[in-house]
Amino acid sequence: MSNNLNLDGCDLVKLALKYGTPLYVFSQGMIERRCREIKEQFLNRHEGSHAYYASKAFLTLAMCQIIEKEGLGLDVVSGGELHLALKASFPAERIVLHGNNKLRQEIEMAVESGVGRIVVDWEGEIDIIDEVSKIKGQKTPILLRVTPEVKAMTHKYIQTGHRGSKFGIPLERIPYVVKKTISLSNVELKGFHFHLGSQIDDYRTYLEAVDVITKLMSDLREGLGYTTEELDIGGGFGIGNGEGSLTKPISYFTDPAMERIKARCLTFGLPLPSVAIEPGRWITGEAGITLYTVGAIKEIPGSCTYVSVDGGMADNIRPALYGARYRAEVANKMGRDKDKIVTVAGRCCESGDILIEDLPVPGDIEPGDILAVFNTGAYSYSMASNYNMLPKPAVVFVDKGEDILVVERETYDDLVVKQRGIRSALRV
Ligand SMILES: Cc1ncc(COP(=O)(O)O)c(C=O)c1O
Ligand SMILES: N[C@@H](CCCC[NH3+])C(=O)O
Repeated sequence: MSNNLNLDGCDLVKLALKYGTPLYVFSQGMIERRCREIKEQFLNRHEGSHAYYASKAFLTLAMCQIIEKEGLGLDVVSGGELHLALKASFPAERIVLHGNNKLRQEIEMAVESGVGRIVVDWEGEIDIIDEVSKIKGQKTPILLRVTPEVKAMTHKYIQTGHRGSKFGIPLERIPYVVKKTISLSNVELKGFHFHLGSQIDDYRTYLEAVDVITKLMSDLREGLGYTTEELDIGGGFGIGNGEGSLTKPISYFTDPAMERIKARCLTFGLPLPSVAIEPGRWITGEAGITLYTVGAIKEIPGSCTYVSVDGGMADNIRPALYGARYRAEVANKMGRDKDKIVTVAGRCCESGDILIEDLPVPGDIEPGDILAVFNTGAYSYSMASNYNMLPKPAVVFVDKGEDILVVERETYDDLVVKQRGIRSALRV
């Protein structure tokens, strides 16, 4: 039995050898367990509730198949995500389309394929949906995304529900928009949506927004006789960092939110809407590990020791973009004393391409070692780029000792295949 780091019965060092590095490895079992927890703790306990996996966190054909099999819906935010979901034969009626600036072509695609809901982000979008639906001879169910003016305690770049956010319809405009929407024949206003931001770790943030939205629902019922059937409270449920903070169960967020929705509806004399959630990171974040091979090691007296790996900001932009912190282990040197502190550097031509600062590692770390970075399952692969013409890594799922390649590693040729030279003699 080797001492190497293991995930779901698979030796990660062997996987690195088999598929090369950088490599994204996902525990299929953990993704499924998260989906089941949502079913048991939320869907089964609240009649009419829905859960849409926010596919922007991590989307592949295989991921769609898991979400489909587990009975959840899918939140997509672009024509590309919708196209991929449909390619995976994901049932369109279980898809919700988001986007703060949806293209007409994307709205056409959504209406044509019969997505379950379109979440409207600005007033003009309603006319486009109405017009497109009329041409197709359909009535499209929509939700209005409201900006509830609640500031989530998270990184500035991933707050979305505060006043001044680029997302959603300003609160004070909602009564006008509702009045207009209910007069249209080819859209059906089902209710409202809010999304407060990402990596939120306090359930009380959701309660603040529930208070705002239920008051709005009450005002609309009194003022316009409009009754809200559906309320989507978005995603954003945070995960732990694997050290001090642990990931909270989904019920930590959803139980108080449901209680508050029920209490407020009772107070206002409103019928209880069916409630939806849109978790992304909470489902896949902890299921993913990125494997790298250690290369250059530089000890800089009076400064730090850089351990460079064969990936970096191109496969995980989050440390550079949000100052996100990660934990890592040398996968082939488990159980040894960690008597050296290093800075893990990426290989992109940017001084800011630092994956981890102050990481304790075994003193004999050396080129060729395999570094495993944890909790990279959300917003790493999906935000990956080809900066410096680095091919995107492969994605492997592991389950009960078996590994399966779900996305092939890009090749150098993939990087030039869409390009054309300006002279016909150019050999590409
Ligand atoms: C509308 C919407 N729903 C759901 C999510 C999922 O967020 P998270 O991955 O933090 O759960 C996002 C991303 O922030 C979003 O914009
Ligand atoms: N990309 C962000 C999350 C944004 C979610 C979409 N609004 C992250 O990596 O944390």
